[in-house]
Amino acid sequence: MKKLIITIFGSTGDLTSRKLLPALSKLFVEKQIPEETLIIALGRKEYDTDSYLKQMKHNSASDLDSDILKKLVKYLKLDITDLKQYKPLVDLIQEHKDSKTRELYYLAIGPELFPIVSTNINASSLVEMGNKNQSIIFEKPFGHDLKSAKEINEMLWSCFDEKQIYRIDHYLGKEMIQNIMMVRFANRIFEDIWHNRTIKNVKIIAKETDGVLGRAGYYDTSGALKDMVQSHLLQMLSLIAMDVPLSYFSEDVKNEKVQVLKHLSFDKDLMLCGQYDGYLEEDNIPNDSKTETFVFLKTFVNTPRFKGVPFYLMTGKKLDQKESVIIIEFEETNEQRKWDLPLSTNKLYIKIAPLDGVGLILNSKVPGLRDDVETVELEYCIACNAVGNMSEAYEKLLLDIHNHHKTLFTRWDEIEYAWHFIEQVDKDKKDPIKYKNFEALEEEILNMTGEKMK
Ligand SMILES: NC(=O)C1=CN([C@@H]2O[C@H](COP(=O)(O)OP(=O)(O)OC[C@H]3O[C@@H](n4cnc5c(N)ncnc54)[C@H](OP(=O)(O)O)[C@@H]3O)[C@@H](O)[C@H]2O)C=CC1
Ligand SMILES: O=C1O[C@H](COP(=O)(O)O)[C@@H](O)[C@H](O)[C@H]1O
Repeated sequence: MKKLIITIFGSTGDLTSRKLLPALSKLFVEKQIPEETLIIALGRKEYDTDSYLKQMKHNSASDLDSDILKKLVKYLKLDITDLKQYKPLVDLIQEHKDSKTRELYYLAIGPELFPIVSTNINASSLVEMGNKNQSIIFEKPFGHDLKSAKEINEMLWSCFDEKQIYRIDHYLGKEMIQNIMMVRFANRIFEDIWHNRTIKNVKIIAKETDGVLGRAGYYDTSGALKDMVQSHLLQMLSLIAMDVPLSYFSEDVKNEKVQVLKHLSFDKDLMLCGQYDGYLEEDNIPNDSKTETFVFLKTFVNTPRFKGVPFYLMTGKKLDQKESVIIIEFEETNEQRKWDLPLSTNKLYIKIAPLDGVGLILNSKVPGLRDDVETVELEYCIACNAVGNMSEAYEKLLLDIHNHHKTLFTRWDEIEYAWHFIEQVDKDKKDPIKYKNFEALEEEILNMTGEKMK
């Protein structure tokens, strides 16, 4: 295998300690990345490599394997916004690389730093436009609105070729989200009924129990709509609602996802924003903040396949449980309507967290002599059946970048249309109501829509 050099900008942050370093050390142990891998961790803080790794182990709250990482990581103190400080980085990379080395430049920083850091990477000639061995990786959020996202993108295109750019949405690396296309298109029973004549509604839910944790500064300028819906929820929606792609190659799949994102609308009277009790007392949150930590939206995908079907989107922090799930509810049959029996509608659960899997809700006769009916679930738990450990989203994404596979990364027009939609919603957003727990929100949604979000 070729040599690999990964340079992390923002290496002292939460993402690097909790996600990137654990994923990279696992890929290394499993020999998925080369024996000759060098991870260059850039930061402003006064560390040497040992003290940096000690701090990362402390921050990660997981069993980060320092022995493995010591072999791979080199910490370099450098202010990434200052081009004059790039020389030691350029020299270090030159020392290690040969003509075939795979080079990844990972921007684990907020979008406000993307332009300056990209400019510096370009100006210091770390990345040469069009060089296939060099890739540059951007975290979400990609901008904070449509205008800033466009500016960032135009700037990137002036420095790099699109083939070199990877825009991350880590939900796309999750096992069950990767599995959506397989479930839909490789199963006759689903693909033939995947339209508005049989699907009654779709619910896309991402609930969290944590609050803003240490990310208050960023979160308060974003809120649930921009932090979660703009990226993760709209990505899930587009995979559920898209038409059959011409092929499963990256560009064909993205073309279909974009068609969904282009045709979104929402019901402005059926939107609910909430803010958890205690949010205003969190460190670094202004005491008059109106930022929503919960959002519920009724949206529509105005394509021939899905016209008229509500897609309910819901996400929030400090809720009753950590759960990400997509629920597809089917229409009743004529017989179901006619029979005087306590029947349930069929539902397909696409379970993303805490355990990946699929569940199908059916009506069934109670076994034995009675004629009663019961609701049963056919369940397939991927995690319970996986051989070996399930890979974390970031392992899969990093490996795909290493191997030049772009399907699980977002193309610019997906981001553009997603922002376009979010901006329309944002204009109609009302002040959030306070919530102590999920029950009150659930009740409110039931009153507004007649729907239970489960
Ligand atoms: N954390 C997560 O779970 C997730 C994060 N993301 C995204 O990943 C990105 C990073 O997130 P996260 O790690 O949580 O953020 P943090 O705030 O924890 O870390 C940001 C990093 O940027 C560095 N930085 C900021 N300004 C400079 C500068 N001028 N020069 C050098 N370094 C600088 C900080 O260094 P210093 O310590 O010196 O300030 C720190 O290492 C964000 O875009 C976020 O939205 C996406 C999904 C999940
Ligand atoms: O991107 C983000 O995602 C996390 C939730 O991710 P998950 O994999 O734990 O479901 C969210 O907490 C964070 O606010 C957001 O920026």
